[in-house]
Amino acid sequence: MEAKKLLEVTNLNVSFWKEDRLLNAVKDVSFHINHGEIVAIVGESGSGKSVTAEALLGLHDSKATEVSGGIQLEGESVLSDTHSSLLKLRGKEIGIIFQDSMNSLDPVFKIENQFIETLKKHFKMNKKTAKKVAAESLKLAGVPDSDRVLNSYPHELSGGLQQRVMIALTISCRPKLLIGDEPTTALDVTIQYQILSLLKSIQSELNTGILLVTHDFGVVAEIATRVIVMYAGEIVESGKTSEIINNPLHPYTQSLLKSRIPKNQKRDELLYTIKGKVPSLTEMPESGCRFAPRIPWAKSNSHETYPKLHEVSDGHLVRCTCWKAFNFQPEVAI
Ligand SMILES: Nc1ncnc2c1ncn2[C@@H]1O[C@H](COP(=O)(O)OP(=O)(O)OP(=O)(O)O)[C@@H](O)[C@H]1O
Repeated sequence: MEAKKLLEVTNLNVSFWKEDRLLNAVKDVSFHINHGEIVAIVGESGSGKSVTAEALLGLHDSKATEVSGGIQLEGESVLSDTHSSLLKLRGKEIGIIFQDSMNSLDPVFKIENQFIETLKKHFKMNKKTAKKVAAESLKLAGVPDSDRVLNSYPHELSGGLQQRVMIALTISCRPKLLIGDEPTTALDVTIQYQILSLLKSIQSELNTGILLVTHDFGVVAEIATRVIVMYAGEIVESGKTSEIINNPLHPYTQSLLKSRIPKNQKRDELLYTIKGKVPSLTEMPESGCRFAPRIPWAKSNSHETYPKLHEVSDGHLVRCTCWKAFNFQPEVAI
């Protein structure tokens, strides 16, 4: 039986007005997330991950941005919603966790008040019930001594604890979809692992769908069931995490995986780096494979003029045909 789709994004395009030019940042992006599924979007800085995630929440300035395509949450269109209904959706149906929890929590209010305000706003909950929900959510987020934490200001808590509180605050509204935009990047490795375990337990206990935005394939391998690889505003490869990690086909995915620091890296071992950088929005080519300039040794006829996503096996999609002719060049290692 096919799992029920929680989120369905179809042909999403996001462009920004810069003076009199419309610059495209996200092109024709389509994907879905089922209830209780963890999907990761991975790519280098500037590949369009955050712009995609922000579009789901209507976070872009509508005067400076053109957004088109379809975004449906449980079959209901989000994109065509009015600004006020988007605001209601934000936080209640779709929660977001950012990298920098210190800035997300309000420094002048005790944690308890932040829960009360959030729950009052979305559910008109009274103080007593809100406090109960806050304590339950903190417990779910693995926060010990919830009474002390509720009575604290954010600066009185460690970075890892603040991130847990932020997650507890987000899940206190029981959103159906949780977006984590680099939720572990600012944390040290041990805490990173704990936060990823926490996201996994939220997904299994509350059946929350999770969209994880990350540049780190280690995070993807740890937690996601499916992965979407983005480059220069486009999806270049997607599929089950095990398939993408064990059988990456697009040269960009292969490069990303090869440039990871392996757990047992020897000190004098060479680490692969991808030469060049993601094109800026003003440099984005009109046609051709967007990754071609970074693999100049691959023959030009191995690329498609208008690269499409091809399904190479069940659920495994790869853009362009260049992967068929791609071989790593040893001289690009440093
Ligand atoms: N509000 C904006 N106005 C103009 N350009 C923008 C805006 N927001 C993002 N961009 C551009 O869109 C492109 C994609 O940015 P995005 O933030 O989605 O990248 P990312 O993959 O999330 O990388 P990072 O991890 O660095 O945030 C970049 O070229 C960025 O400069």
